[in-house]
Amino acid sequence: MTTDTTTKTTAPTPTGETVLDARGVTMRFGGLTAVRSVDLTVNSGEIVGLIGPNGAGKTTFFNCLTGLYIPTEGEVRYKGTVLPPKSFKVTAAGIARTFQNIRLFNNMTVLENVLVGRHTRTKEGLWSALLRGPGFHKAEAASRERAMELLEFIGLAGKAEHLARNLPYGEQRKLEIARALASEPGLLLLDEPTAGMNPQETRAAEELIFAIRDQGIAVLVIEHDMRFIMNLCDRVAVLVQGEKLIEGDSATVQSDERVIAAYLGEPFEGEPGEAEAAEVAEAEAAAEAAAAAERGTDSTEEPTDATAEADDSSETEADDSADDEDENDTDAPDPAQDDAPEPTTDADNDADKASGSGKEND
Ligand SMILES: Nc1ncnc2c1ncn2[C@@H]1O[C@H](COP(=O)(O)OP(=O)(O)OP(=O)(O)O)[C@@H](O)[C@H]1O
Repeated sequence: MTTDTTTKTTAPTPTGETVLDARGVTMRFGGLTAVRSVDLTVNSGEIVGLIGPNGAGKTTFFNCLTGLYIPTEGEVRYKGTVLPPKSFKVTAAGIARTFQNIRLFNNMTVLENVLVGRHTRTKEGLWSALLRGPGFHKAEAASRERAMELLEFIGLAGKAEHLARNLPYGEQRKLEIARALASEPGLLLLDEPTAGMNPQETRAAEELIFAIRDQGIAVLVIEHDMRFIMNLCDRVAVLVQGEKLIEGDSATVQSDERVIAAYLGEPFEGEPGEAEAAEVAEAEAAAEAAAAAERGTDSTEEPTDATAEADDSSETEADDSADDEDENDTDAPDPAQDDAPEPTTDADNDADKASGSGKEND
């Protein structure tokens, strides 16, 4: 894992207040512990990375921070106050996020998408909006002005009136960030912000995140692109099988053998879940020994011709059934369809996951 650190801009020393303080966050789905007792802090002025292999629990942890899931155990504080387990209240408190799969309003304009993000900061109520009184017009003008500022900031002001669905992929991702910023957060959570981007777009995303940090917004980012994360982050935490394996600066994390092993899929001493794996291995060995004992003397006998024939015929059957499977495969849906790119909006795993047992009860 080598990274290019030459392009890193000078980050302000992260000596600020603790913005996010997650303690002992655990999330269970039935028998599966997706996140186990994770502690993580993010300070103002910091960009913190959250990495880990697929299924490590990163998005689940994000969902626990943003009120989409209610953690089975643990506590999440934002600027010292325990967060309510409701997404919109978390946003109102000052945490904004983007999603792994883009969630934009396709048929709304770029500007309207950002305006939607401002609703937690708009004080005008329903009656004011319906009657369209002076208070409403003033608030609306202020919101539009701020939304345009944000579009200027991310470089999309010239496309304010374009439909979101007509933007190229990289710009849709930027627009999601602008919409998140519209809620004026103190902490921005980015879930795989460069997924599907080309190297130029990734580089631009990196610059944008530095600029966001420079505006005083703390950033917590999930990403699989190691070069991007190591170049960007002041601190990186690594999740493996739901547990935090290590946390430290880029150099420390990328040289840690356990991290390398986790990414390469090699077991290492003290690996989370190792005890469970050892238990399973032990049980398997015991079952095998018992089966061998049961076979006892039979195993010493030479196989008869009949058994040899039976073995042959079973092999033939197996071959036949394999052939059958092959035939069935022709009726199976085209696997290429499974690999088709996901729609850029709303078709999000998170929505599916949100229907799980940990979803907030609205
Ligand atoms: N709602 C849910 N119900 C049941 N299991 C879930 C739910 N959400 C997540 N999981 C499981 O929790 C584990 C962690 O998933 P999660 O999506 O958080 O991992 P991740 O680190 O974000 O993975 P990736 O990098 O692939 O996005 C996985 O085994 C996943 O199947």
